[in-house]
Amino acid sequence: MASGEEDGTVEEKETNNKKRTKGAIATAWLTFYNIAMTAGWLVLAVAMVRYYLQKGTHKGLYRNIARTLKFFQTFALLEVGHCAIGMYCILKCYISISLQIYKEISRYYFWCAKGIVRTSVIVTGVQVCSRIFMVWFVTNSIRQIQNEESVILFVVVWTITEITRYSFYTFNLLNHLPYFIKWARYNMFIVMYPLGVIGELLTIHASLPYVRRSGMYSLRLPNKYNVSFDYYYFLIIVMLSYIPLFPQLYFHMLRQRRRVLHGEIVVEKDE
Ligand SMILES: CCCCCCCCCCCCC[C@@H](O)CC(=O)SCCNC(=O)CCNC(=O)[C@H](O)C(C)(C)COP(=O)(O)OP(=O)(O)OC[C@H]1O[C@@H](n2cnc3c(N)ncnc32)[C@H](O)[C@@H]1OP(=O)(O)O
Repeated sequence: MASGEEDGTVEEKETNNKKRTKGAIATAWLTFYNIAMTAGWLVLAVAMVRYYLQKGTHKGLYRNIARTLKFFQTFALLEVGHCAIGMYCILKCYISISLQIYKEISRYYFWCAKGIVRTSVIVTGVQVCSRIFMVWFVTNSIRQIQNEESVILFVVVWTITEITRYSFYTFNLLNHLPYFIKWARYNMFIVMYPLGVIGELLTIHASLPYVRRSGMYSLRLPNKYNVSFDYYYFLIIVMLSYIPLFPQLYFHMLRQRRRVLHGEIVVEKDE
């Protein structure tokens, strides 16, 4: 069932509104990007299932999938760019207005109006950066923790979430969104988000003794820069920062859920 069929006119209005505001180049790029990301996370899922069926254990699984995971999770940095392009254009538009450069104004106004995605740079930035940090600076850097169950927990949870999320965006852009994908996108996170956070926090916690012993990524005094940095305490601060930051991401998703599934839709003024 296509989503546009079930909520009647309000949703149709939204779809039409979206069609008008997203440019052809942006739509083509996002479609390519979302298909590539869905495929990437699907490859990861298949690799994990195959590994587990063949070996009968999760030990060694992370090493087996590490390269693909690092590639696709790092590729997600582009999402911050998707949100930031709109902000860049708005800034350039203001500068052009203040300098009264009319040609520039119309060019940047055009791109602002066609903004790539309507998402907050901060929300996306926190989400993507925390994941990249987990992959590169925790799991990939500390071999001793790679066989922890908590690593498998967050990798499995991310994989399920991302297959759902990117296929949601793809079908949505193609205007053929099956209801169960929309439902899954805006319901699964209720359980998946806390599970992912538990996996991530347990993994950072497991890494602490190794970080303390090895002194990795730390800078002790005296040194020529005259600064000290202790990665062990930095990791503790990262763990604590989940307390204020995670609820904001979670409530953001709950708001998106209400908007998309329960019709709390903000129809733009020109409607
Ligand atoms: C350096 C040290 C760092 C230390 C950091 C400290 C840690 C802080 C705590 C962080 C905790 C994170 C934990 C996390 O990693 C755990 C997990 O992820 S577990 C798995 C469960 N996770 C989820 O379910 C993820 C949910 N989150 C997200 O989906 C995104 O990350 C989020 C940015 C929150 C999504 O929000 P968004 O606002 O984008 O929601 P929508 O999907 O509804 O999209 C809004 C509109 O934008 C359009 N859009 C967005 N992206 C695309 C795209 N790629 N292609 C096409 N369209 C896109 C979307 O269609 C919506 O459009 P419209 O409004 O027109 O409908």
